Amino acid sequence: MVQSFTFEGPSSIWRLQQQQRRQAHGLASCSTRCQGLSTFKGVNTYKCNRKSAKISAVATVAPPAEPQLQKGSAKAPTDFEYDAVIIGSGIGGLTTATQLAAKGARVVVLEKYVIPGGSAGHFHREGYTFDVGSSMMFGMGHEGTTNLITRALAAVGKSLDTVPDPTQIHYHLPRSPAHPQGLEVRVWRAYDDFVEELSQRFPHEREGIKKFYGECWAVFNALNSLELKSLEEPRYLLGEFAKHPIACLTLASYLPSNTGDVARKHIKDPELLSFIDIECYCWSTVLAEHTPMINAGMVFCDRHYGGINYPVGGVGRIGEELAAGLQERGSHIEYKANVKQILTEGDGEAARAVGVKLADGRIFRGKTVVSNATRWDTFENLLGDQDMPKAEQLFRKRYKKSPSFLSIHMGVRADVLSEGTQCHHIIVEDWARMEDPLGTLFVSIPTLLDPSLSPEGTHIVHIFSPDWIDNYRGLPPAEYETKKERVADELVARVEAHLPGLVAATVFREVGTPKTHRRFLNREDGSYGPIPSRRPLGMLGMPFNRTAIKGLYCVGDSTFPGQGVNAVVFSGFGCAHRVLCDQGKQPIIPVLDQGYNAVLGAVRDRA
Ligand SMILES: NC(=O)c1ccc[n+]([C@@H]2O[C@H](COP(=O)([O-])OP(=O)(O)OC[C@H]3O[C@@H](n4cnc5c(N)ncnc54)[C@H](O)[C@@H]3O)[C@@H](O)[C@H]2O)c1
Ligand SMILES: CC(C)=CCC/C(C)=C/C=C/C(C)=C/C=C/C(C)=C/C=C/C=C(C)/C=C/C=C(C)/C=C/C=C(\C)CCC=C(C)C
Repeated sequence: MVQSFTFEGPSSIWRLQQQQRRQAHGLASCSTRCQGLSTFKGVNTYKCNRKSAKISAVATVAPPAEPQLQKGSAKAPTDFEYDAVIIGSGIGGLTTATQLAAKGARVVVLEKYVIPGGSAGHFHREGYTFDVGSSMMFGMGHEGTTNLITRALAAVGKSLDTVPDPTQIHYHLPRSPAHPQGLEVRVWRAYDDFVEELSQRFPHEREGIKKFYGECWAVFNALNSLELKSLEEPRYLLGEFAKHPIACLTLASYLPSNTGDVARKHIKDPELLSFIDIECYCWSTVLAEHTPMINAGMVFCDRHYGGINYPVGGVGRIGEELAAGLQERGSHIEYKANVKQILTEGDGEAARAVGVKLADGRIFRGKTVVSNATRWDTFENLLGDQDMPKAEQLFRKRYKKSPSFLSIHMGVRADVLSEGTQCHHIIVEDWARMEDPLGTLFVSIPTLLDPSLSPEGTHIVHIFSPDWIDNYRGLPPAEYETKKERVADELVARVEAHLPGLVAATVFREVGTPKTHRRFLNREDGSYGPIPSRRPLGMLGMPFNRTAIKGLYCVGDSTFPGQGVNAVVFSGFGCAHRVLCDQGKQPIIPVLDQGYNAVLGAVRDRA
């Protein structure tokens, strides 16, 4: 069965022209398959045989596939009270669901779309498997405790084969007097290789570089020694403090810190500080001074410790396997199940979530409701007449919606890539424009790691860049189509400066705008998640999973620790743990619990 993710509208004229061009030129097809990665240590170990591919076949162009319902989807029963009703099958929702199901809870996940995974899903077109969002996966290693995706899968008896990426990112950064050809840095999987390359670019900052990333390791090593569960549960937390006092004190001391402050302690060179900014911006969509140090510790070290690993078959396999594991444990997932309302009983402080109502009128009752929708969607769209709780008003003051992305999914002839091309690239032409809409270009070529994702003789090139929904609102359909293709042409031309021949080698292209993200991911304004609206106190202001409405929990990137698949998996672990405690299925110390959570709330209110 083909699972697909329909992006808004056909890419009309451009695609027709491309199809004609492709039929005229013939589509290159590999006579040999890529060898993938032989070893990953050191430089240029990736071997791709495709660049020597012979043209051996002309592609047959199938019409875009209609979305099809994920295999195994059936109507979930409504005639009893679930232990948990979960809105949305993003990785945050699925982790919560599978963690609960693994402990014997009866769960139903209700997903508006036709496949699991949300922004970490994938869709199929003309022989290509495109990741909806980024193809860069943390948390799929096999050691330590921070390999959360591996652990989430294992909890329901699943695992995925992965391909190790030899680099996390190849940065192509602006020219400067010190780097007249542009600053080129590759973040190698081997930490020492990366530090050496960066130190060669900034020899006078060799010590500062070591000290800054050294502090990141202090954070990561602390995280990587703890069992990762709900930080809203004091019994667990005390246990971890007793077992790992230094690690816990280290983390506690970094909770209020931001990465920019730590970087400036060790580094003075403004160009290197801009490099630290892009190191943060490319996953947090804010600069280092707004990026929590704990998250930076996680990202800047897991890439070397567990490494970046690509799941064979595509990022969407993670959601598919979690969904399968959930169903095998007797719980349910229903697709095309659009939750319109969270049902509550009582008002004000006495309000309690008791279930949800779907667009088709069906009602699912649950002891607990968990929302994997964003906080904006949950509290402004799904809660009907409930007054906005104070904690949520505060959240809206501290955090705003990040921009969404313009995304270009392309199939290209394999011979356009030169040997040694890396999978993930960041392009910034002008530091002053890094944060502007369409200022920073993200490029991923996941077929360098998993050739099965595209027809022989081709690669996938996914170009994306932050952009705002307002730039596409209110346009008549033809104007909207023209605008998105024009913007895509401009971005592709900018990438072509680093990948010569890209336009001519393109055999497939589909463009999604922030409107596409809003429509198919059901995320308010297509946002990538919350970002601080002012300088944050590290992570102290970020809400955990409980909400002001009893029985209602949030999970996903609107909760601690924020954006990122590994981050939302952590949020899922925490959410499930807290739900099990609140349902009396895991032990708590009630007096301690109440007191601790009151203090936690007070700290957050002041953060
Ligand atoms: N490489 C990476 O690290 C990478 C790649 C892809 C995605 N991501 C991350 O994933 C994070 C998002 O994950 P997430 O778990 O928070 O959520 P998500 O947005 O991915 O998934 C939410 C799901 O809930 C569904 N949904 C929303 N409202 C609904 C409703 N009313 N009824 C039924 N279903 C509804 C949506 O259709 C979607 O499938 C992002 O922050 C992004 O950083 C990261
Ligand atoms: C009292 C209290 C509360 C406390 C005490 C102390 C302690 C114990 C503490 C603790 C803490 C903790 C545990 C924490 C945790 C954290 C975590 C887990 C975190 C995580 C994170 C993660 C992240 C952030 C990730 C992210 C990622 C991302 C976002 C990615 C993205 C990507 C992209 C976008 C791609 C790019 C592309 C290209 C380049 C092409």
